[in-house]
Amino acid sequence: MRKIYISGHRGMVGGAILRRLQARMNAGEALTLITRTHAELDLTNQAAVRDFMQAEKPDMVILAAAKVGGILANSTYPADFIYENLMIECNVIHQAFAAGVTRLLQLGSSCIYPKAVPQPMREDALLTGVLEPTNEPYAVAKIAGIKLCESYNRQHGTDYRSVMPTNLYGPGDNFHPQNSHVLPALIRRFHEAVQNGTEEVVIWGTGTPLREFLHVDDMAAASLFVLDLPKDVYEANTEPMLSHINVGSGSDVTIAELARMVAKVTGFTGRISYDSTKPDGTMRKLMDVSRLAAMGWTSGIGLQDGLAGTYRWFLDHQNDIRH
Ligand SMILES: NC(=O)C1=CN([C@@H]2O[C@H](COP(=O)(O)OP(=O)(O)OC[C@H]3O[C@@H](n4cnc5c(N)ncnc54)[C@H](OP(=O)(O)O)[C@@H]3O)[C@@H](O)[C@H]2O)C=CC1
Ligand SMILES: C[C@H]1O[C@H](OP(=O)(O)OP(=O)(O)OC[C@H]2O[C@@H](n3cnc4c(=O)[nH]c(N)nc43)[C@H](O)[C@@H]2O)[C@@H](O)[C@@H](O)C1=O
Repeated sequence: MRKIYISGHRGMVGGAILRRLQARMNAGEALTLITRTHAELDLTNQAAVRDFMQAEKPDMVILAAAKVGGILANSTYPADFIYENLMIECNVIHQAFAAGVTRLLQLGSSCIYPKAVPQPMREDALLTGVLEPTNEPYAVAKIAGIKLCESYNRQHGTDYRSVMPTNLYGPGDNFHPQNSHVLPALIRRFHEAVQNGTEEVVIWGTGTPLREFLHVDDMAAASLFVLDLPKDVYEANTEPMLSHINVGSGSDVTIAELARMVAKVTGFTGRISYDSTKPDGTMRKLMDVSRLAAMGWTSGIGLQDGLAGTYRWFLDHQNDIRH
């Protein structure tokens, strides 16, 4: 029976992966799932991670734990973003290797690519230029995660894989007004404007940047698709020093278009304005998803439906949303 450790299972992506694996178990698949909360196991603590991996000796590890946040959180806490993510990656990947874990999947991010890269962004654009300054420390840690996996594979023959998600959203997201990503931030801001009868909602930046959004249930499906690929298929579609796989929906919208969609879903009919003193960040980040498509996976949940479902989830979880 396969024993899988899912790190970050109380987060948005880890939670969606956990639900998907539990559904597979309910359908009869023999799996043992291991989880630890942040309070039970701090993944920045090398000795604690070593003891945990040695005690549990999982067959597979899914690295979905990370220090995560939107553009403002990344700019405000750069030290936390680079330190915690590097520590988590080093500890989990090295201690997984030391405990004999054969297969591991780590989640990176689309911000690994240079700021001025041709769009859509192909995997081979990695390390070809200067990074976006608002999230450079986080991006450097995520690039290190890819290179850790590749280096252990090359030196030790492990089967450690990386997926690079575009901007994600969905049930279990972080709705913090300042530290979250744009989509949950706008759901909360427009919802509260409707509740409070506020006439105007202010959007950060100019509204012109383009972002690609992928529903977290699609991300969970893509993650398990990549994790489950036979080793020869993964290796045939990647290269030892270019092994990461983009995951996205293949289309993007401007932040202004997104704001209008969120206004509609929440029933806001007032004025939308833009605060151009706030950063835009990268002007466009669209993933080239042909590598994953060639292996047989494409996304299925459109932004309109995904947004409506996420707003319903937000309404149903008013008392236990993270903020
Ligand atoms: N959300 C997005 O738009 C995107 C996410 N990603 C990547 O996907 C992955 C999952 O992100 P997402 O689910 O959105 O993030 P969340 O913030 O929702 O979840 C991250 C989880 O990691 C846990 N965690 C953080 N630090 C530690 C630690 N030191 N020890 C143990 N657990 C820890 C958190 O626990 P706690 O809350 O208790 O700290 C939380 O449960 C990350 O690698 C992220 O970089 C990539 C691109 C876009
Ligand atoms: C996934 C990705 O997420 C981060 O990068 P980002 O794509 O810039 O993410 P974001 O969701 O925070 O912003 C997207 C756009 O939206 C605009 N925007 C408007 N109004 C709000 C707003 O209210 N909140 C936020 N956060 N942004 C807003 C904002 O100004 C920007 O133009 C990385 O740091 C890194 O973590 C990473 O990998």
